[in-house]
Amino acid sequence: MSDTVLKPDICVIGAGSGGLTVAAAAAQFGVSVVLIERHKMGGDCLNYGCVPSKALLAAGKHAQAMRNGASFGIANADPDVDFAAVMAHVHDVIAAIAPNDSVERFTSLGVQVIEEEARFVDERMVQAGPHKIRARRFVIATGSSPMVPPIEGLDEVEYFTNETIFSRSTLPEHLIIAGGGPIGLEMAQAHRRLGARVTVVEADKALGKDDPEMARLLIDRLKAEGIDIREHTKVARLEKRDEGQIRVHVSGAEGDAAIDGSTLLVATGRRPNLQALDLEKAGVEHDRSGVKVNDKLRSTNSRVYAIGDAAGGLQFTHVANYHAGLVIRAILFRLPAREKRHILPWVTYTDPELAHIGLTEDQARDEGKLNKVLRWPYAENDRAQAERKTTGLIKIVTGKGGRIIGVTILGAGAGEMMNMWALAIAKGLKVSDITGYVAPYPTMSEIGKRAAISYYSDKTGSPVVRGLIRFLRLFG
Ligand SMILES: Cc1cc2nc3c(=O)[nH]c(=O)nc-3n(C[C@H](O)[C@H](O)[C@H](O)COP(=O)(O)OP(=O)(O)OC[C@H]3O[C@@H](n4cnc5c(N)ncnc54)[C@H](O)[C@@H]3O)c2cc1C
Ligand SMILES: NC(=O)c1ccc[n+]([C@@H]2O[C@H](COP(=O)([O-])OP(=O)(O)OC[C@H]3O[C@@H](n4cnc5c(N)ncnc54)[C@H](O)[C@@H]3O)[C@@H](O)[C@H]2O)c1
Repeated sequence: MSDTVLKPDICVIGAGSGGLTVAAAAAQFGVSVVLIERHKMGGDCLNYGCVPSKALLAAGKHAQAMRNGASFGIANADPDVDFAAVMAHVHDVIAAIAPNDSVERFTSLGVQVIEEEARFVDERMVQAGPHKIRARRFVIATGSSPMVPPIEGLDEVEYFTNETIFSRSTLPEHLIIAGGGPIGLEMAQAHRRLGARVTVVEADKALGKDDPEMARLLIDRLKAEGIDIREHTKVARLEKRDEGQIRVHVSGAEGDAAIDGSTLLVATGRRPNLQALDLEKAGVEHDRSGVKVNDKLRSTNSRVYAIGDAAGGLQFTHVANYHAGLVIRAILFRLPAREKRHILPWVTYTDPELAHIGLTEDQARDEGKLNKVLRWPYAENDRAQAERKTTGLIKIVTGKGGRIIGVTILGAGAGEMMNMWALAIAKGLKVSDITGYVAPYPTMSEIGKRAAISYYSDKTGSPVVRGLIRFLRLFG
């Protein structure tokens, strides 16, 4: 096939969460878009990330509920897990969502989809297979891949990453996970609840990006479920054993040890997918974390934007989608659109869930912004009692005048609950805004309102307030 030169308004590289959102929005406004994808439409989130991991966690949660029926008067049962059927469920969920992200759907929206690998030829041109694309603006949305550290012996053993773990059809007998971040811990709990023995080896602190107090409570819960979590312990060497067994030599806080397992999952972080892009030819600077962008997500080449995991910031689907919205505003409407990092929440979907937004207590103290920290436990919530989901608490960090500057929730439905707090922080609300709305009873979200009310607890004993009430009583 001979080279063709396409001249769309926007060329999007990568059809994952971020790229698809840019392409769909631009096409809906009637702007010409070329979307280039080298592998699977839907990217990491649909195929190897959010969707399969949440589907696997859901299966594990179901199994766990069967084990713990007695507190509701329903006999505990040992679930009979058919792991191949569990994985069929996972792939069925992916297949149910896939049409939304498909070539057919995007073509019908008016997007020209090219299924090739893209690379820059110069500052204004991208090559994808036989196509040359000269666009007014380019959006790099190429995502990230597992960062596999150079561990001695790694090339001699079979290991899995998030890109391969969901292709298994047999339950690992003993899953050893390198890395105690969100991927490591979500996969640890899902596999543990489905019947595997699980060990997590974490070089530093598990869930090191979260509020330490809340992360600790979650880690203790996961340990109580039988997951062996070894923090401050590094995977030093890997050794192949007989009959598909692996020996993982670790060194750390408790000295050197060898752990024998059947399956190894490497979940030690991510690296941006930039290698194939020939960014030097486009004058797009980058480093190990991603494309260097300003707060408008523009790279060192003003025609080129970068979004999502490739842009080197927080790596979440909703962040990629948020970035997509910002670049659409900038490219189509030339509106000032700056990334506001403080409004970006994240959730680890273990059970209980751990959700966070804004500043942690320590960060607020270090930045001299800390006023009061408000807490309310799930155990004090009627719905949580009824559901027997009493583990956890909300922690609200307030600044000057009671402004909400950070929220962490550990507990059932923390991710859903976080929606309201993400709105509160995006809109700069104060605790008085939270005390002023009516929450339906009985809902777990009431814990947030109760925590907000506690902001005023010292006021109820105040002589001034009590004097005012006595004075007002004089008027009948
Ligand atoms: C196991 C796991 C669980 C996760 N769970 C969650 C979760 O619950 N919630 C959440 O918010 N986030 C979660 N994430 C993170 C989320 O998946 C990512 O942040 C999100 O997918 C990033 O979107 P993106 O558009 O930047 O990149 P991607 O979705 O990775 O898409 C990038 C696309 O670009 C393509 N590409 C790369 N290079 C080229 C090239 N040169 N030419 C053409 N195409 C190219 C790739 O093939 C890919 O399809 C999870 C991640 C993992 C790994
Ligand atoms: N629920 C969610 O939203 C969700 C779920 C999964 C992943 N994600 C996204 O994907 C990103 C990547 O997740 P992740 O868990 O791979 O990365 P991560 O960077 O959050 O955690 C990796 C962990 O591995 C540890 N580590 C590194 N090298 C090690 C070694 N040699 N031995 C032992 N431990 C080692 C690190 O100290 C770190 O704690 C997350 O930051 C998040 O943005 C989101």
